[in-house]
Amino acid sequence: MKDIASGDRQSSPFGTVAVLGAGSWGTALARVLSRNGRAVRLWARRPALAQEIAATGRNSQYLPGIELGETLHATASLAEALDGAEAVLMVTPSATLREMCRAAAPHMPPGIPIALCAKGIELGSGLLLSEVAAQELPGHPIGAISGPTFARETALGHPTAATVAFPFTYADRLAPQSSAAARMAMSVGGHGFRPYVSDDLVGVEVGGAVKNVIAIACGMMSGAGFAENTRAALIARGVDEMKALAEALGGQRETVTGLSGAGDLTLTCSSTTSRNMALGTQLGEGIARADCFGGRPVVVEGEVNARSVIDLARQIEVPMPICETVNAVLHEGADLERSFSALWTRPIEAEPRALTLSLDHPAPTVPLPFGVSS
Ligand SMILES: NC(=O)C1=CN([C@@H]2O[C@H](COP(=O)(O)OP(=O)(O)OC[C@H]3O[C@@H](n4cnc5c(N)ncnc54)[C@H](OP(=O)(O)O)[C@@H]3O)[C@@H](O)[C@H]2O)C=CC1
Ligand SMILES: O=C(CO)COP(=O)(O)O
Repeated sequence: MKDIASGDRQSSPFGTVAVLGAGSWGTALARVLSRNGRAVRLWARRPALAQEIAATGRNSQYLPGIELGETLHATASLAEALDGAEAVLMVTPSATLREMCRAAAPHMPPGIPIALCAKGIELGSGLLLSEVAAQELPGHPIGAISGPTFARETALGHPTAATVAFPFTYADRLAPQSSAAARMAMSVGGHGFRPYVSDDLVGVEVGGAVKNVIAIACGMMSGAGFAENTRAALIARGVDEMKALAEALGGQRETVTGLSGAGDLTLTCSSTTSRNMALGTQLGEGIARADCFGGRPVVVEGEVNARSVIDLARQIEVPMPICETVNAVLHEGADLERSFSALWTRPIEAEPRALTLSLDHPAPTVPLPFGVSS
């Protein structure tokens, strides 16, 4: 592949970009685009929200207090949002992607690039989101934008970096500056938002899907009273689980060490700004699921994706013990303390996985000291 940096540096951003989904991340990305001077069509599924954004230039429900810019047009009509669009960002929760693709299909301008901005694996099919989109919207370059990007910080212009990944075609390799990835990066890049370009879509998608499950594990242990050693161990071993799954699906282990893998995992496991970390923390504190977030419905991708990641991992025989533990606690009625004690006292293994070794744990039945405070 020609080096984008050292080859021809000319690449043109997309003029008009449709953003499908006016929740916190869709609105933040729309703000990134508008700040960079792109014409943005932001689609909200509720007409009342589209009207509010159109009338006030703000989205008070999802990003209160943030001006969205003059080049942004909000609408509840998919036909209007997609009319004349040169590229699309799809930003509704992962479980809604298939229905969103079906709804958008009749209005989608032919062949335009589509960047998926949700994080997950489809429940039931075990498909990556790019595979779901490719089934429903054939003939479009499909990619992803993913990285350590809390929506509000991104919208406010805090320095933020993310990976823009599209598989490279033969033509892209000859002229990478004209690739969908390069043009998408040029469209979102600027004013504090720094994109990196990748052609390892699988590696990027796996990182995004798995990091939310690991963040729930971090939250569970943090909520149960454990501290930084435990969190760092879960992050590092979480990266190992991401690498194993990415490689098994044809992605690159190296991608997982980048923004969309280790970068996003570190962010998400560091703060209860993350909804995944926050859910885990509340469960670790002993709060019943129904009472978490004060009983409000909140998008917690790692909850459904614990199930979909583990269904897939079991099917292709990739051991993912942390994700298994989270799935068992969330979906199989397992006891949190017993499950994490069992996780910590599994047979001793090698690091990295390439070195094969398994030793009986010296104290397999000794539980973790839950209840001992720092
Ligand atoms: N928030 C963040 O910091 C980041 C989020 N992401 C990812 O972005 C994705 C979206 O999350 P986020 O924006 O935060 O979630 P939010 O809860 O903030 O917004 C969800 C959006 O999806 C819409 N929606 C929900 N269900 C459907 C449906 N069935 N059909 C169409 N639209 C629907 C909601 O519409 P309505 O308002 O009408 O309910 C709302 O606009 C997730 O995969 C998340 O992991 C990625 C990076 C950062
Ligand atoms: O993906 C995110 C940041 O990169 C947002 O994380 P949460 O969905 O856990 O809030």
